[in-house]
Amino acid sequence: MSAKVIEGKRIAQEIREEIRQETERLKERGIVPGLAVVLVGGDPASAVYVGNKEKTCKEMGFHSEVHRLPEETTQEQLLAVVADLNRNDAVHGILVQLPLPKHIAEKAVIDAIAVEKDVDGFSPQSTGNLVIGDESLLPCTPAGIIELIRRAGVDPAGKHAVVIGRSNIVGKPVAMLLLRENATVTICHSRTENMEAIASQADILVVAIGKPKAIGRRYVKPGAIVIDVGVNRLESGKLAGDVDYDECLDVAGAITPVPGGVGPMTIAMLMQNTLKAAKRKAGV
Ligand SMILES: Nc1nc2c(c(=O)[nH]1)N[C@@H](CN(C=O)c1ccc(C(=O)N[C@@H](CCC(=O)O)C(=O)O)cc1)CN2
Ligand SMILES: [Mg+2]
Repeated sequence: MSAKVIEGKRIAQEIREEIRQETERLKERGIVPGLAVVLVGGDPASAVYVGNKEKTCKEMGFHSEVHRLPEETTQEQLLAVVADLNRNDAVHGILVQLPLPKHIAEKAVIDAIAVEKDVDGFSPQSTGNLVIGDESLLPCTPAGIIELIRRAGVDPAGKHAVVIGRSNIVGKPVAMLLLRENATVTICHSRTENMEAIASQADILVVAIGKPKAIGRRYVKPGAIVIDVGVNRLESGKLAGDVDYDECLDVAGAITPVPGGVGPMTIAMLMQNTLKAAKRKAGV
């Protein structure tokens, strides 16, 4: 039996349409959600992602600002831009595109974003809130993963979820969110022994390691839901996930493709966070 393909691209489109409609209603009450994106330097991939965010904001009917700063911007100059945006009432969400140039400490910049405007959910305060279950804006990729699991008709409660990868922006937060959803969570990483034996017990397998096609069928329990967070560019120019999709397709119960799986959910969740921040500020 072939797995059900979880169509992230279509689901993200549905969510964006819901956000667009809600924004139309909010605007009748004078509330216009606003997102500011800050891009430092000329990384071509980052420029594409920022352009996509700008375009999506416009489609949503949001106020959108993009601050494109030169590569040689100092940390102090960038912190001053963030401080201005923290004070700007038209801006409900602030996102600093990563990676930043090497001479700037990412941590200091992320920490400077006001928690109520931290639409990436990367700041220490947002992360702390996530761990203790307080209301905060959730990091976009992990939140998108939970949404995909739900929309695939799977309730994580009581299930064994195995997360492969322990990054601060995907592995750790998605493990926390799965725990919040009452899953039994195991985190595997580069030093895990017998990873295949552990992963193949998972009802929900989330893979975020950044290694193309590293996870084959022997890691997958028959019928499991497999969420592939990897986006790796192959020498051929094609994109591949961290999961060997073709090999796992007839073992998994449901699986996300790359591209068109988790990736498009990240931007949809960013729009949702911006809307949420605007509603909170307006007290609605
Ligand atoms: N401040 C942030 N910086 C970065 C983030 C982030 O969430 N916040 N994530 C990535 C880049 N990123 C968004 O910024 C992002 C990357 C990829 C996709 C996506 O939709 N991928 C597609 C494939 C795209 C392609 O064809 O190349 C997919 O998986 O279908 C969305 C967002 C790093 N920086
Ligand atoms: Mg994808």
